[in-house]
Amino acid sequence: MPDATEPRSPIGTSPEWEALRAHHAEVAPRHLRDLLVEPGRLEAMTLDLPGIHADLSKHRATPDTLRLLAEVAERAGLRERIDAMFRGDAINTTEGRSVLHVALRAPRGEVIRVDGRDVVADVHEVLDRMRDAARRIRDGEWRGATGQPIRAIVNIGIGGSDLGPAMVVEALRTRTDPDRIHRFVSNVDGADIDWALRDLDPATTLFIVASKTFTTVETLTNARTARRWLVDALGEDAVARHFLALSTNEAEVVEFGIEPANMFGFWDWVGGRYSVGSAIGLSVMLAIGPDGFDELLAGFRAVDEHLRDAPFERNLPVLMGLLGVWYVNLFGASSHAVLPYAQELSRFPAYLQQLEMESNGKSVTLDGQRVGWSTGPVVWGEPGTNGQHAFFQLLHQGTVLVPADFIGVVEPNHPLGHHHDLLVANLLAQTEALAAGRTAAAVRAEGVPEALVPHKVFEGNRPTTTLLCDRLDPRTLGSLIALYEHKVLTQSVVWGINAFDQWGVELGKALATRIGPELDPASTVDPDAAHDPSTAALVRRYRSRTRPDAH
Ligand SMILES: O=P(O)(O)OC[C@H]1O[C@H](O)[C@H](O)[C@@H](O)[C@@H]1O
Repeated sequence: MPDATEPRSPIGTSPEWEALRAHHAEVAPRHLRDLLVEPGRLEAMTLDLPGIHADLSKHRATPDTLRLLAEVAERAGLRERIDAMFRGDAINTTEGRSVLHVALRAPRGEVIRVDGRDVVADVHEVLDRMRDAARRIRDGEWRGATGQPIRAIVNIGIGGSDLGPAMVVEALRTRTDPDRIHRFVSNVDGADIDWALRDLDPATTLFIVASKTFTTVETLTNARTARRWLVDALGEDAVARHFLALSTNEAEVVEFGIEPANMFGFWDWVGGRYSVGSAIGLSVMLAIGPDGFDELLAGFRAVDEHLRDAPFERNLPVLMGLLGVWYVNLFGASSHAVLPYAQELSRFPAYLQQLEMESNGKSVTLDGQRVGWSTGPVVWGEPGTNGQHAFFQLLHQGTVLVPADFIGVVEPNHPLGHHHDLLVANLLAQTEALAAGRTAAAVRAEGVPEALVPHKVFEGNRPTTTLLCDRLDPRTLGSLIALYEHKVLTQSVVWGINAFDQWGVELGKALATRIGPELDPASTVDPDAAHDPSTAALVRRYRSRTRPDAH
């Protein structure tokens, strides 16, 4: 059996890649205007998952491309890697960890073992405790220190302990109780927590301190500030009724002053950016209820099963990943836009920025060699139609190729049907315009003065994926997230990199810890001895401030 962790990117070295490269030379000069009308294309390049219709036909690719890309994925060992992930093998080799976010949504009774222990049973034990707490808090059975029910829930976390729950609560806000406030505090910038707490009443506020490690400086700083705010108003004893912790690190949770009974655990085989289905999703469960959370997990699970069972040529997350490789490595694309035509998904691009860029922003292979090819692109986006009045100019007429995902819904979560028709008309119009463009002949035929013709030409041939969801409900959202999670896995395997570590965030953290004390006006450290001239001058400038320090 091949070693599933063995690094073997097929890029540049395999017959499958050579075949793909030769095929690219044929396809790249062709225009989407012509490709789109080829018979059989729509059937071959669209897929249906429960609740999500995916149209890949507006790609600068043909059904043959998908077949050749699937062969590259086979050669890369994607099949073995998927199996290894589901088995609980330590595919995060640089940290020696299993990668088992799929176990977070495995049905009760399924068995996945890590070091001999059935982790699915552990998952369901925590889910049951979360359900019980969520029910008590939502029903008003859980009382604060003064006997009042909880009215505001403030999640304090950052990165994966913030972006996932914040994005999901926003996406499903129409299912939340309008009488309950949900807030997310992440930034160490005091402006974040200061503003978040300004209009809240400590007696009815519950803090959820979310941190996998429980050592993240930003989160602990915010949590301590929140604790002081609460204790100043209600006294030390109030902490037990107003603070919950979500973490893998019980010792640090206890050290902070939260008792184990108020802690919901998860495990080191859940990556931060893959953790919204774990205890980290507690604020989601509080917002949409335990049944809604079950639906979310069911949506994840549907795509997990699709990843495992569908042939690569008909496997949506695999194809999304492979089409990304196609543009990055053969067309030279260095960015990828995600454009949700659903206001509720306004935080989805930010969520995907961590998921994709922290996972695949790597430049060494699994065995530590410098890669000889490009890896993860810059991921960005804003909800439509706002983006159309801002950066779409560049998408249509700029000099860079930006493949884009357009995400729309058929049934909106509001009664304003005429708004929705207009929104969807825009989504369809944009993808059509990006593909077809507008020729000089068409511009001239409209009587445009010759000098303006070049300015009004749209080259077109700009590729897009359309994901048209039946509606934005917990199940569909779970499926959407899982699609991108597995897209990331697919790309990492082809690129031969580890999608599950994040060493690149460490250096800045370490330097901040060093610089912190130097900013004290009484510091005796000579910045010039400690830093480059630019940083030293900035340290001196900040150190000479006159603001009195209040801690
Ligand atoms: O959940 P925590 O341990 O507090 O970590 C929060 C975040 O910070 C780290 O720096 C990592 O880059 C992220 O992957 C992580 O999600």
